[in-house]
Order: sequence, then structure tokens, then C-alpha cells
Amino acid sequence: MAIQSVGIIGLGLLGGSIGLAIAKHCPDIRTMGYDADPEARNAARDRGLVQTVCDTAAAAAEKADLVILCVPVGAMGFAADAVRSALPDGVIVSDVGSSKQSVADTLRAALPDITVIPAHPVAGTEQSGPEAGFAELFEGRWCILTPPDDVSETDIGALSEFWRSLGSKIEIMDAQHHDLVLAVTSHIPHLIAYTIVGTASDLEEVTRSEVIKYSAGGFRDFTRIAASDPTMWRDVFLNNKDAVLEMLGRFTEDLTALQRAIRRGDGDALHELFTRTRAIRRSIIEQGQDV
Ligand SMILES: NC(=O)c1ccc[n+]([C@@H]2O[C@H](COP(=O)([O-])OP(=O)(O)OC[C@H]3O[C@@H](n4cnc5c(N)ncnc54)[C@H](O)[C@@H]3O)[C@@H](O)[C@H]2O)c1
Ligand SMILES: O=C(O)C(=O)C[C@]1(C(=O)O)C=C[C@@H](O)C=C1
Repeated sequence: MAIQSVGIIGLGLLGGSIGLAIAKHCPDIRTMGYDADPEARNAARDRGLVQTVCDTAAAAAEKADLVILCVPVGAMGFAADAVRSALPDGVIVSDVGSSKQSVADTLRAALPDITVIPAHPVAGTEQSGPEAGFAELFEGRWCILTPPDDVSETDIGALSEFWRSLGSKIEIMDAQHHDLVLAVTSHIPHLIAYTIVGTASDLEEVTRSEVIKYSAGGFRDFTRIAASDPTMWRDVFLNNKDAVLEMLGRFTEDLTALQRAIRRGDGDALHELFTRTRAIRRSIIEQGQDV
């Protein structure tokens, strides 16, 4: 079954980018969208993020083959409740949340008789809102699907084909494994960036203007990540608590080992680690995953 109409709930960076990517890559697919924020709905109309901006979530969902929830992870349950009564027979409901197990549980409870296939396009920026979306966001990026066991191969195939048509590469994964992998590759890096920028701005010996003035290199890269949306990231950490705490425990141990190496003047330990991490960066670039 090829997807012919898509309802997008939440018209920020992700929802807006999906609407624009559909218009670019599959102009025959009809797009309807809704955002809880009236200003976001107006901006979505102005930018043409979807063909029809609706005044209710139900109206955006009622004629869709595929409904994609593009709201913060903590709002997925509210969005599912808002579309439930309008969902047509045979619809697939999916989402783009950055953590998967708690979203899968929430959607299953809210939509017990509906085909739900949670998904996570591993593509984004530090920007948010309806002005931030762009059609190329998903090109060459992974989209991870975490289908429950009872979903048919046909429905998984239809959703995979949809994401492929927007330029994504597909990976199928267990939701819990997804959460562990993304904790270390995305969630902890954000936590570290939030911490280092917060620490620098709290220092008494270094003025705020010095932090801004001398943030040319490494620190500047951290400030980009630390500018990411506060609501989105609050929800990610609250909803991927176990995996984040597990990975944070390991990170803290490794940081303590580095601290000890510096205190003892153990240059070999530092050099060995930095050599390993440099090789990882180079292999990411060789695989064409750098942007
Ligand atoms: N930003 C990223 O880099 C990125 C990448 C991949 C996945 N994600 C995930 O995508 C989702 C959306 O993130 P985003 O970056 O697009 O955020 P965003 O803030 O740009 O957009 C979210 C939109 O959802 C709307 N909204 C909130 N609650 C709603 C509700 N109940 N009904 C309808 N609309 C509602 C908001 O008004 C906002 O416009 C999140 O779950 C996030 O974890 C984000
Ligand atoms: O590039 C960035 O700004 C991002 O933070 C994107 C990023 C990531 O960590 O890779 C952020 C959250 C997502 O769920 C997916 C992608």
C-alpha cells in the first residue's frame, strides 16, 4: 500500500520538514497539518509547510493514510488522544520522537486498536519551530523504525518506503536497544554540551563577556548543541531515564579515569585515548556521515 495522504501533528522543525520534503520528493501525496500553537499554524500557512493547515488535530488526521506525531516526546499522549476518534480504517500512526520505548508504550495505551509504528529520523538541528523546517533535512540520514511484533510486514514496508522517498535510509530496531544507542550517540552529548556551557557561564573568575569573546573553537561547537530546544530535551531526558542514567554512569567512570591520568601525569593514557577517538572521527568522515 503506497501512502497517498499524510496528516502531520506538530508543525515545528520535524513536522515542517516532513511537509516540505513531501512537496519536494512526492508532490502527489496530499498533506494536512495541525499545530496546537495558533501562531505556528499561521507561520505554517505562510511558509506552505503542508497543503492544508487544519484548525483541529482530528481534521488533519481524518483523511490520512499515515498520521505522524511530530510533537515533544512528553506530548505524544495528548496528540494521540486528540486524533483517536478521527482515525480512518487502515491508517498507520507513527511519530518522530527522539526516544522510543516510552513513546511506544504511550501510543499503544492511547491507540489500542490502531497500527502504530514508532520511528525516529536521526536528523535535526538546534533550531525549532515552523520557521526552522527545510525539505532536505532527511536526505542521506537514517530513519530508525521500532515496530512492535504484531505489525504486518506490509505496513512496515509502506512506512519504510515513505521515508525512503524523502531520502532517508531505513534501519529496524528494538525500541529498548534504540534508546540505549541514542543515549550515547545523541542524548549524553547534548547533556555534556548543556553542562559545559552552563559551567562556563557560572564561573566567577571568568566574565560572561570573556566566555562569548573567546568562544572560537571547541566551546563554540558546544554552544550550538546547547542552544537546542529546552522543551524537547527536557522530555527526552525524562523519557529515556534508564538508558541515559546507565550511559551517564559509564561516562562518569571514564571521566574520573581521565582526571586521574591528568593528575598523575600519565601522558600515555591520554595519548592512547585521543588516538582512538581521532580514528573514530576519521571513520565517520570516510563513511560520508559528516555534514
Ligand atoms: N529537533 C531535532 O533535532 C529532532 C530530531 C529528531 C527527532 N526530533 C523529535 O521530533 C519531535 C518534534 O521536535 P521538533 O524539533 O520538531 O520540535 P519543535 O518545537 O520545532 O516542534 C514541535 C511542535 O509541536 C507543537 N505541539 C506541542 N504539543 C502539541 C500537541 N499536543 N498537539 C499539536 N501540536 C503540538 C508545538 O507547538 C511545536 O510547534 C520531538 O519528539 C523530538 O524529540 C527532534
Ligand atoms: O545536529 C543536531 O543539532 C542534532 O542534535 C540532531 C540530533 C542528534 O543528536 O544527532 C538530535 C536529536 C535527534 O533526535 C536526532 C538528531
